[in-house]
Amino acid sequence: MAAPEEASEAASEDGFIRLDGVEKVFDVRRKTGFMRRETREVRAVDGISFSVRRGEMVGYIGPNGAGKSTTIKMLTGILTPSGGRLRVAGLDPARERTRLARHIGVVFGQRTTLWWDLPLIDSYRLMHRMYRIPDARFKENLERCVELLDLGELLSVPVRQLSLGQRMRGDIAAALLHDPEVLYLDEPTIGLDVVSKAKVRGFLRELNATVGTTVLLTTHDLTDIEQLCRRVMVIDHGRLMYDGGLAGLHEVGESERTLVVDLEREHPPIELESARTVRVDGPRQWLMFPATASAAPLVARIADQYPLVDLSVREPDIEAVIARMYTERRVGEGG
Ligand SMILES: Nc1ncnc2c1ncn2[C@@H]1O[C@H](COP(=O)(O)OP(=O)(O)OP(=O)(O)O)[C@@H](O)[C@H]1O
Repeated sequence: MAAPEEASEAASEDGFIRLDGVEKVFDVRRKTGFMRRETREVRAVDGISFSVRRGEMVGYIGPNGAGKSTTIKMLTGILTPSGGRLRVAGLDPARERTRLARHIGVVFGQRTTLWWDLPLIDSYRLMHRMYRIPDARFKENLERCVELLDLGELLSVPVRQLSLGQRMRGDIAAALLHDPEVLYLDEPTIGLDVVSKAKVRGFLRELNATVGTTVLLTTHDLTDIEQLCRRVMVIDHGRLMYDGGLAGLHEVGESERTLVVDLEREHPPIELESARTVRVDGPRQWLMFPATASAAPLVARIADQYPLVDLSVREPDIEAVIARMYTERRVGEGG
């Protein structure tokens, strides 16, 4: 795929996507009685600042209603921010939406940009004309997507006859035919089976590594994040709660690792200061200890004091870590 051009040159590599105190407030009117209405403000995005370097692949996660889609809609120019400053490839998305369209690709997992009744290839041909993609480049990009997303046999099939996984792969290809430098993915693996998820993830990894496309990925499937993103941003109630590596998330979430030990025989629960035994099943016991601590001293003590036969260490479940972050925040806010 081709090199980035024009406006993107104006964007610094560090702040290819840049948000400074961005806000989005919706006025929601609701009926409170006969002939009575009340207007309520919903702060969907409440002063978010971050920047994404060119070529980064970043996870953007949070619970339902956190403000993820609203952020992405502002980044595409569909929604105008109520406050703050926002730039993508050096452009103001809301004001320069048409120019920006050439630099970004968007995939909304729950919707399709493809023409429902047309064969897949016809949607692509329409995009070829809409985006005025040079013929050679269109051909090259299409061939690449067809090969890597395994679309060959699907090109002649009307979109409505495609399975969800096939349609999603079709949508991802559609978002990339015009060589966007930035790809926003909103739930790209939602509802897909294991094989389709693996195909989509493999493709995104390859795209990011070889073409250097900047990717902002919103998902509820944390395996997407674990397999694709070094950096993750967590948003809740329209505010950024965390921005950093996955490992750091474990620290912030005070997560725990699990040590599973097999003893020679059944034994009362192991008692140690540095870990808590949470389950006993015959000769097998499960102990939790802080994810930031080393397992070695713990293992040494157990081996010393108990008839140890075998052991394994399980990494913390990122899902649990994040769930904990959300709940802690809620509890904090309530108090
Ligand atoms: N057009 C709108 N009018 C009024 N309120 C809206 C509008 N769009 C979003 N909201 C509200 O803004 C908040 C953030 O919504 P948003 O869709 O950005 O969340 P999300 O993080 O994408 O959630 P989900 O994971 O469920 O898709 C919610 O409270 C939502 O009800």
